[in-house]
Amino acid sequence: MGRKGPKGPKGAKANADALTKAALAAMSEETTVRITTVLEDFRASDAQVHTFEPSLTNQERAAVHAMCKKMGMISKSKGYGERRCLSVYKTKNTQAPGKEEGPSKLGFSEEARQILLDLFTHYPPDDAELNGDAVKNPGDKAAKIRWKTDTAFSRPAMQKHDIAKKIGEDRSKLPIASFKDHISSTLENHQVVLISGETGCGKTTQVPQYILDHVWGKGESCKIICTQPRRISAMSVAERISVERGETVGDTVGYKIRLESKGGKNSSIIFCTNGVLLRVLIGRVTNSSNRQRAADDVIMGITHIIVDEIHERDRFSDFMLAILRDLLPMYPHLHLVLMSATIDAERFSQYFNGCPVIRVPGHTYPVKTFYLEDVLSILQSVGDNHLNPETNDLGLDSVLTDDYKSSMDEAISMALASDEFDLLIELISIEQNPEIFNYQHSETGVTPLMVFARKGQLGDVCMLLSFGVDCSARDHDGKSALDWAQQENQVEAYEVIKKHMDCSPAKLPEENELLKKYLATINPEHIDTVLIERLLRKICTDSNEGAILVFLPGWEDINQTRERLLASSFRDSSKFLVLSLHSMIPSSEQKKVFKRAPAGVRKIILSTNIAETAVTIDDIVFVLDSGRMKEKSYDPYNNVSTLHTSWVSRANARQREGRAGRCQPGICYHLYSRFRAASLPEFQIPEIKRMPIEELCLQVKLLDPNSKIADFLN
Ligand SMILES: Nc1ncnc2c1ncn2[C@@H]1O[C@H](COP(=O)(O)OP(=O)(O)OP(=O)(O)O)[C@@H](O)[C@H]1O
Repeated sequence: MGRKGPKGPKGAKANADALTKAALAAMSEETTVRITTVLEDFRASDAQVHTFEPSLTNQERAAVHAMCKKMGMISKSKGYGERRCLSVYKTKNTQAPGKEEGPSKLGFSEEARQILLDLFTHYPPDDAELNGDAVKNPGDKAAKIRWKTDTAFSRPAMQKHDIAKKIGEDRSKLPIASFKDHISSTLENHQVVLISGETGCGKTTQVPQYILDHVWGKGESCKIICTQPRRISAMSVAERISVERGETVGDTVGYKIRLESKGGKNSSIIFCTNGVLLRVLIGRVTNSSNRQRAADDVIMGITHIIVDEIHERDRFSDFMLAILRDLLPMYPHLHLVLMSATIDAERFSQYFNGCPVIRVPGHTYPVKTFYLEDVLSILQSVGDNHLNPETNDLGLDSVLTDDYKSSMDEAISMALASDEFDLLIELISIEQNPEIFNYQHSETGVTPLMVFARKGQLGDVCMLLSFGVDCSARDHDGKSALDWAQQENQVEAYEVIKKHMDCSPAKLPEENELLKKYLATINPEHIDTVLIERLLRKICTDSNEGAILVFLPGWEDINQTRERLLASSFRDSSKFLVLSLHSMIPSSEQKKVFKRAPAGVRKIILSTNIAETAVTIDDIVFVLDSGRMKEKSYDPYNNVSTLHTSWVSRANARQREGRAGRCQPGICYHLYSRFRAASLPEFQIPEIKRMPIEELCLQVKLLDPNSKIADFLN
């Protein structure tokens, strides 16, 4: 729990902790963020020492000492009075990896042990392999072992008339529908295609079906393997597509996840996790010729591989892309479709020899966002209904008519394309309504402020700032007005917006005051279950229906929040259904989150980031984003791998928001300040860059024993 408990600390360590907390609490959030950034940059650099400017206050000095301790670094102050300065050193193991002398100790992390365990459960070594004979003599004894062929990956035998019957009509009006033919024809002419689509455009549910319809349309059969980063999305998307096709999961569309599968040989589309397909591909590059042959047969049966959410850069998908790139020339019949959000599309395309990129605009219902300062003021105004448009401007009902929206779209496009600003200025000035001046272009998410910042229209930027425009808004590429000004080198516009944002972290002085007071009483890096409970209560009082999804970092926080809720009126099961969603719970339990609660019962889901991508829980209206997630990382200086709680990236925050607007308009409450939101990193660092180098090398050798590690990583 994030609140400071009334209980007094015990012992010297507790005293030091309390002092540290006091130092941190007394400091502004801006200063904490600034110091953390300086320390993180230093740790990532080659420099061995960083000296802070002597102007640090005592509290700031105390905070630097505390943060260094937490990050495994050493800090020392020297000198007196105004000349007293504070230096930070990396610890005894200060040399960066690669600069160490002598051989490093090679051990397995818990993660690597788990992967090996998994691997050997699926492909147990025989006696010959255990004795090392198989490696010496790959051709003889091992060749007699019959590797069980996984029929889930085999192509179904089907007749032309069966196929014709199955082809349905276009299923949806999703933005991707107009790209159906383009996707099919591009795939006809290229082995690899990248589809870069904004969230909700329909790529996950539609692309496999477009390919199926196209291939069946030619009277041919196919086997389409779609990978997902997580079990829950593999399972739920397979279910969803089956519903769309009026079938049961396991017929045309199936899934195969660890310890569970539906469908198999006769299914034309199989969803699986990245890990499951990776294991099949590993077989192709093993030392055992029989296993190689079995894997080869499996790959020969697959006509298409779709790798979804590649921008997440988890280790399995990165490894898989590396392997697939090498395999493709050997299997010319095999087509690869890469699917990603609009992040780094060019980079992925370059990796696959400049494969064509199809860009698809997104579709989500409008999602209203609140930040911590808004939440605090909503909670303070006990009597007001914060969802009622009549009491304030925070309601869901839009004053924007469809005509007004299309005029705004047109005005924004015109201003961007041909520097014609009159229409946009006119539309904004008719009514000084936040919904209008904060309007986001329906396809690109660009706001009027972004247009003026990008074009250097200083007067118009100032006008919008004086209206109280939301500077934190981001377009669908994740760029804010400030980013646009910087990118286009509009120095004055950049400085005006930056200054405005620095001076007004909250909308109103009262909100700013509330925020300061709140941050002085809690540790923003801890989950405040009291705040979550109060906000849930407020949502349930101010609205009659709509499921609520709460993003928390891990199992412990889920349990603590759950316990807190079940110790209050949320325990009443005739009114509330509190569910937990975590990767470790069985899939039968995970599936419960998709079921609608009985009428009059409010569903509240406490989840980790597994519900963040490729998952649609269709009755979610409210999302609470704690801003925190668990992240594996490796500290080369202390030589330890950790699973620690960190701040989410902006990309994560956008995905979380998006979960509220999948099937109806929604609201997302970010439980961190606007200032914090603006300081979040753009993306998470790819997982393979956060692994210990020994583990990375082992994984590479596991995947391809014959390859040179350096070549593979290049
Ligand atoms: N299980 C479901 N129930 C109801 N509607 C759904 C379901 N799954 C998908 N949809 C609808 O289809 C839309 C597209 O979903 P899809 O998963 O294909 O999008 P996407 O482009 O892959 O987005 P993302 O990358 O955010 O997952 C959703 O926004 C939602 O409106």
